[in-house]
Amino acid sequence: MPSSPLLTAIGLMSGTSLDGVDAALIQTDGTRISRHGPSLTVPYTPELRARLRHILDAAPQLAPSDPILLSAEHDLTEVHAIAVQQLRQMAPDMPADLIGFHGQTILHQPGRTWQIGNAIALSAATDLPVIHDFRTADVQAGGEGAPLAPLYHAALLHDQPRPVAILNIGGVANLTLLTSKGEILACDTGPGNALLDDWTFRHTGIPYDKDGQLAHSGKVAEPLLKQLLAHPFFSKPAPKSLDRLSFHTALQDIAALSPADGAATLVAFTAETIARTPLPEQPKAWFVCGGGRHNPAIMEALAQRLSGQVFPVETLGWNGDALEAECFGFLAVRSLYGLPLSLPSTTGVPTPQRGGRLSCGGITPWKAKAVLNTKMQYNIV
Ligand SMILES: Nc1ncnc2c1ncn2[C@@H]1O[C@H](COP(=O)(O)OP(=O)(O)OP(=O)(O)O)[C@@H](O)[C@H]1O
Ligand SMILES: CC(=O)N[C@H]1[C@@H]2OC[C@@H](O2)[C@@H](O)[C@@H]1O[C@H](C)C(=O)O
Repeated sequence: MPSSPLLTAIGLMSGTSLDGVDAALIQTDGTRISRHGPSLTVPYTPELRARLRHILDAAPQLAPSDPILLSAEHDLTEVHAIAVQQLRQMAPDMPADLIGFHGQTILHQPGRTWQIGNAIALSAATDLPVIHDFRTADVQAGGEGAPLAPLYHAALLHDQPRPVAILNIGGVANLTLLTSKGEILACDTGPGNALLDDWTFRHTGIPYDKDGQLAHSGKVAEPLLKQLLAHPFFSKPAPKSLDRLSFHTALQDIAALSPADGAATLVAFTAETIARTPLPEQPKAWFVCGGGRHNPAIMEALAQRLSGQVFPVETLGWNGDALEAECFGFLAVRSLYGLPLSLPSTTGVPTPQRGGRLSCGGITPWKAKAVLNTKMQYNIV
């Protein structure tokens, strides 16, 4: 079968940590990665972050037309447009064909996933086709809608000795295992940094536990840790997924602890839930991406508990802060080429599932044609 043409995509991811927008360029045919381009992060202002945090709490009651939501959506779309503009300035030698726009997840429950962000406005602002709404098709087909990174992780890991895993420690943590037989298994494992961020902010006013300083100065409260680990999610087999707020009652459970002991206990909670994830075989090597790999307390706690070796993905020459953004560039190209974004073993969807929607709001017709000639399968909105 002839391979599809290479496309250059800008991937945009604003994760559950609500810290800002990651943007990265990638050149791919949707199967292999031929070039990793530059990447950057445009932080949310503290004010936008606070509004989004409020929306997360209110999301189950919010109507899509709620003015609070529309105004946050407008502002976060602008941050994404700025990220695209800055990235293009950084890489004039890698002109982009399209954008993969994840949007900000504000709700993720069984049967319902909700990312906000205005793809039409982003397409108009950047003059590029935008693929967005990556998770809905999977959820509508009966899948978890997450994690979606596994097919990208598998493409990255193709030449690594197996079994091998990529572990993303963002607000929520998720892993992809490539088994010795080459199967791709995946799931969210539990909390990543989000609980620790909220705890640290509550007690110190600083948005995260920089370099694990607070956790390092505390002691794990073992009985409380045991109580937290009793949650039925942790013994459930993969695939499974989480919302950022899934374990938020944990902060009430540990409320009586000192700031340092609470941080140490939450670090142990993250590491222990990763180590306890039921897997058919244990990876020989764990390659860690996401902001959690910058926290030495988390990396040490993992090394103590995992039988395989633990490395940041930089060991393989990748940028662990850019991987998720690259992933949505990769998935945008897969979407355009009609390739699946998820598998039964990654989201629980009954059959390999395509996904994503295309928006060409305001884009010049010749440019849309140049990209869309590769495959026409969308309703253009
Ligand atoms: N130097 C550091 N020390 C400790 N923690 C850090 C450091 N740098 C980043 N982090 C953590 O990484 C987090 C951001 O991680 P990341 O950008 O991977 O999250 P995300 O992409 O928003 O989440 P998700 O993958 O769940 O969508 C910060 O909120 C913080 O907790
Ligand atoms: C619903 C949602 O946005 N989930 C995120 C979140 O952040 C990490 C984890 O939870 C993962 O399931 C997912 O993101 C990555 C990119 C994924 O889909 O693979």
